[in-house]
Amino acid sequence: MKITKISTWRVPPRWMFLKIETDEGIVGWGEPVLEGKARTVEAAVHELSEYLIGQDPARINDLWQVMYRAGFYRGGGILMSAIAGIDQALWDIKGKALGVPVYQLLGGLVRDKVKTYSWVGGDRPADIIRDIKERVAVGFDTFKMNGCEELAVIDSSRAIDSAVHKVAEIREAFGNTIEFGLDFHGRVTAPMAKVLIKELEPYRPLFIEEPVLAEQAEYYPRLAAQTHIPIAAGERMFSRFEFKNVLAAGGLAILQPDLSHAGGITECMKIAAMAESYDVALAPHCPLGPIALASCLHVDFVSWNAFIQEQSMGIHYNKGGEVLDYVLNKEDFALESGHIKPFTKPGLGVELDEALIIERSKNAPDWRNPLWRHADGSVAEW
Ligand SMILES: O=C(O)C(=O)C[C@@H](O)[C@H](O)CO
Ligand SMILES: [Mg+2]
Repeated sequence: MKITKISTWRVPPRWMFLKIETDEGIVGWGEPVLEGKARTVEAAVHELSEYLIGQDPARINDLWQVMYRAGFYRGGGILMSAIAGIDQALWDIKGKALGVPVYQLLGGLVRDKVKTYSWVGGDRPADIIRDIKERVAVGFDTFKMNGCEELAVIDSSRAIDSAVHKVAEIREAFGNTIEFGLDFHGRVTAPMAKVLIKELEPYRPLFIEEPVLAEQAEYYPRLAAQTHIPIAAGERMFSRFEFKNVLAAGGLAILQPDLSHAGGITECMKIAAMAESYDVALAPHCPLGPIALASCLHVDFVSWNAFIQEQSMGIHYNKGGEVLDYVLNKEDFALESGHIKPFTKPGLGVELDEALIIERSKNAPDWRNPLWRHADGSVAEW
């Protein structure tokens, strides 16, 4: 079998789908994207395609190594997202060629269903209680929300109290009938993270995500030493070579690699295994579309230390497109009390409406995250 063509479509709300065609008629789909940089990743995909056209798609490991090593420069969000989407499509082809779901090729099921969580609250968490009640009504019991709005390098006790008050309201309303992760979203500096985490301790969030930016990963063990709350990170780390450093330094209880940013299934399987060797849980990051989610789920189905999966149904970013809009086999993504069961179809298990993808790509927005500024006019982390 030979790769004959690689096509990409940027589609609402902010995703990109990739299709690899072969001379035997089997096609594979992937979702290479770095939110807000879709065009840049698209250019990277087509540069990498020069290594792929005419090659045997079965040789996933060799093609991955060529894409990673052959161009001298490697790593980072753009290149690793491009590799990720191509890798997803190669696994899709292999599963289809062999007639089995990808998780069978990865050693088979380690669990019968995967638990997912639902985002609530939006960029500036409001109406959290209402949002949670709505999701509880459809079976979710685990949620994630932004832990705070923008914080100054050193901010006020009022800002801390505002963030903590929201969490106190959640516990007041729901007790421990629900769980929730707090995403600091890189908005919090190391000094403020210490204070905020201390004040949040009594409310026992399930985890605190990106308590500081990945650039300050040296604080993860220091923050972990001051709290009992599990610390999570990973969406802004892009290869096992980055994850090895944070695992060796300690502090992270949960790794959150993104299957569309961290080199795809091939790389994230290695990251999952590294995490397990440090007794660190896996919770793949996925605020994206259906192919990204399916890729996450295949890794979750075979990784013992995977404990929960992010999925973006109803997420505040999905303006103009929802996870299942482009999916024909919507029933395979059915959520039963927040859980998803193993796909049965070969490959990644996602049947896409190609005509709709092409149609919606014609007016694809160039999604950008907002540029936030502090009251003094300085740039704020979004
Ligand atoms: O889902 C998460 O945990 C996020 O932090 C969302 C963030 O990754 C945005 O997708 C960036 O545009
Ligand atoms: Mg996050």
